[in-house]
Amino acid sequence: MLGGGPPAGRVLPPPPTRTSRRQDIVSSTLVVAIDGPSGSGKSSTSRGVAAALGLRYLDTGAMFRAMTWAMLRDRVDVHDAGAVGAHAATPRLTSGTDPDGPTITVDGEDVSAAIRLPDVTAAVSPVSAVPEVRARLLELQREVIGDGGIVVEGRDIGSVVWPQAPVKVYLTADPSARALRRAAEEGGADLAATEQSLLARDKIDSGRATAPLTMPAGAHHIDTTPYTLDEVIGLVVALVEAVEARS
Ligand SMILES: Nc1ncnc2c1ncn2[C@@H]1O[C@H](COP(=O)(O)OP(=O)(O)OP(=O)(O)O)[C@@H](O)[C@H]1O
Ligand SMILES: Nc1ccn([C@H]2C[C@H](O)[C@@H](COP(=O)(O)O)O2)c(=O)n1
Repeated sequence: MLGGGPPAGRVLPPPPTRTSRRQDIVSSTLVVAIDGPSGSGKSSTSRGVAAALGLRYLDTGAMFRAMTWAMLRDRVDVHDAGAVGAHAATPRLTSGTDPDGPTITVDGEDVSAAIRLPDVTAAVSPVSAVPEVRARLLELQREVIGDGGIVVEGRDIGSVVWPQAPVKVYLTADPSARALRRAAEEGGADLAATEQSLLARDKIDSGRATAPLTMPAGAHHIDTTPYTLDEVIGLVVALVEAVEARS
């Protein structure tokens, strides 16, 4: 359900703090693109990398979730692509880019918690497949990224949104590891059901006609299954440092 009472969905964990900040070594115009399937660790890794390097952070998944939240609020049938497309220009979305406390509002209302509720998660993939939704959010995403100095995560950042990003990362993890991590985050959710839900979203996100989830050309693939979150953050920070040192 929308609004009303404390959220029952997942709450984003705080970013790791163990990696020291090294903003002096990256250029203020740098864009780091991080893509991958649901639950592969994009948000937590991106926030940790941005915090460590003194960069901004943009969660494009939160934008698609906020658009979906607005569709549900306005009683739009999320399985009617025509209706969703006709409504895509209506909600006013604003993303805050502080990795220590990212925010998102719809028409001035803070929806950071509401967009993680199960009803939004269940509806977000069909809404994300609608071309008008993607076109609207692409424009907003490019506005935010334009100034640089940012880590951006999603499904099509390195392939469509910002293919010129000097650092592109594609994160994956075994479905069972992703389900374990997500179930732990949600306080012991059913493992099999969690894995099914992740795989169902992967299928829609990879199979849609517009900007499907894919490993972008030139991306560095990191299978995070055997690594801790701090280790993955360290790997990406090292990659950024290596690329910056060459430029
Ligand atoms: N390398 C890792 N080792 C262990 N746990 C991890 C690792 N990376 C991320 N996690 C945990 O896995 C869960 C999912 O991570 P996260 O939300 O960052 O994934 P995501 O790819 O952004 O997911 P979604 O696409 O669904 O938003 C979180 O609880 C996070 O703390
Ligand atoms: N660049 C993006 C980001 C997200 N989406 C869609 C597909 C996801 O299922 C959904 C929610 O994203 P999450 O919060 O799980 O990262 O949003 C997309 O199509 N393109």
